[in-house]
Amino acid sequence: MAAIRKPIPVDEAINRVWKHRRQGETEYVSIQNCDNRRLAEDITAKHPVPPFPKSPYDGFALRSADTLEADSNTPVTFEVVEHIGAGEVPRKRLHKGEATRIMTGAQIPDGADCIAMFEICQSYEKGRQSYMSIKRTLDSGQNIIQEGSEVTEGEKLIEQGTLINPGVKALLATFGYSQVKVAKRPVIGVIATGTELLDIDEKLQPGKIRNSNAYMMVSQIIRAGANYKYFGKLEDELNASYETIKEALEEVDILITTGGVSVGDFDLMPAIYEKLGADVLFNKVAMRPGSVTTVAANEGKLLYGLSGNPSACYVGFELFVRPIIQHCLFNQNAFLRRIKAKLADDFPKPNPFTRFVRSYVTYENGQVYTNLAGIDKSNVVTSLAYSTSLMVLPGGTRGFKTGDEAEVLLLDDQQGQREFK
Ligand SMILES: Nc1nc2c(c(=O)[nH]1)N[C@H]1C(S)=C(S)[C@@H](COP(=O)(O)OP(=O)(O)OC[C@H]3O[C@@H](n4cnc5c(N)ncnc54)[C@H](O)[C@@H]3O)O[C@H]1N2
Ligand code: MOO
Ligand SMILES: [Mg+2]
Repeated sequence: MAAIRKPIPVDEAINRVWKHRRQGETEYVSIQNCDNRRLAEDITAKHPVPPFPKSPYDGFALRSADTLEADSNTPVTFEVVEHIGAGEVPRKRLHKGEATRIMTGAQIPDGADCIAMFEICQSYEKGRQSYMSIKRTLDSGQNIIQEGSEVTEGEKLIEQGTLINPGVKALLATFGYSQVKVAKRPVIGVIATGTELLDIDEKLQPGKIRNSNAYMMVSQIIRAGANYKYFGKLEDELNASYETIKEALEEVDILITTGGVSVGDFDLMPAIYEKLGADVLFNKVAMRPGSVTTVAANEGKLLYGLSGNPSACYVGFELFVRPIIQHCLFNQNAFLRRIKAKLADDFPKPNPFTRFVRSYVTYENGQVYTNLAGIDKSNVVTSLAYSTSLMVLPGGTRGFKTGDEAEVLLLDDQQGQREFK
């Protein structure tokens, strides 16, 4: 008889895996290729922004003191002494009664302390000289974007581990990062096990199914920000499987297998861990699906034995592999973001274990709802297509009803959070 496994709580299982986390290596990539990578260093302002005082409008730079006498009946006239566009540097310091015609983004001339937009000015020529007049007063500093008003030199702007999005890229470009120091993507090995597995381009045969988990996991790996290496599918044969897994471990940072972790006669993973001398962190978790999820540490590397059942494999990955990848990528919010939502459906079946229900969220009148993505069984693959979140239903003796509040883990979210809870 197979030894009875003792289930441990999910957070205890996560803690045990978390102890084996490692931060990854870094590399430089060109700014053109840094999208969706994570920063491997804090980004600080290399210079003030803006680096010089500038005009936010097309108009005239002048001295506010010279407008003191202006009102709707008494225009004040200025001699226009220079004309500058963005990118040009003013050469003339303004003296009493002088103005510079200036365009948006151009540097403010010395002596000027305000900008009057074209719309409130009258311009005219007399002989070869340009003049402008204004019928209102301006304050000192009005319409001037001061040097460093946005950011001062040395200010910390973006944290290490932040995902590079278009806005982050704009900042990197602002400070001249043509090469960006990013987290190197760890390589996650994938092996599918099971004599019943067909390749996806094979015709169905009696008793066999196509290997969907490997493709699903590769996609989860990519979503989590890592690279993958696929070692193919293995028949349930101990020695050959052992050899492949042992060799694969040499080539990756983390290895994931799917299938063969339960107590069946052809579930070979427990024997393989033993043969490897791996330290099994746990082999039973008080959760559904994925109760058979097994994680072992082998020579400093994590070796995940995820369930063969598609939904269990999927959930096992998101709970136990994804945060480890995120930490490796320097993300300080490595865990799935957890929000509160109301159930949009009944979930009458009670379960002694915490259930991670495949679901998606909707928003209605300011309320977040969590909806069932389909049949919620471990062996089901179809509901995964609509799963963008996991509804967390605590174990107990009762089911749940529409309108009940539940916590939800978001799978498409990039924000994350610091802890699992
Ligand atoms: N006597 C017991 N039987 C089972 C237990 C138990 O506690 N006692 N646990 C059940 C639970 S819970 C789960 S989950 C499964 C886990 O099974 P394994 O992880 O050992 O996986 P396999 O036996 O290899 O396969 C299970 C199921 O999944 C299909 N499969 C496997 N690989 C793939 C793949 N790459 N793509 C798609 N589908 C796959 C496989 O054909 C099986 O149908 O064990 C229960 N049994
Ligand atoms: O490991 Mo299983 O997924 O709880 O049915
Ligand atoms: Mg099995």
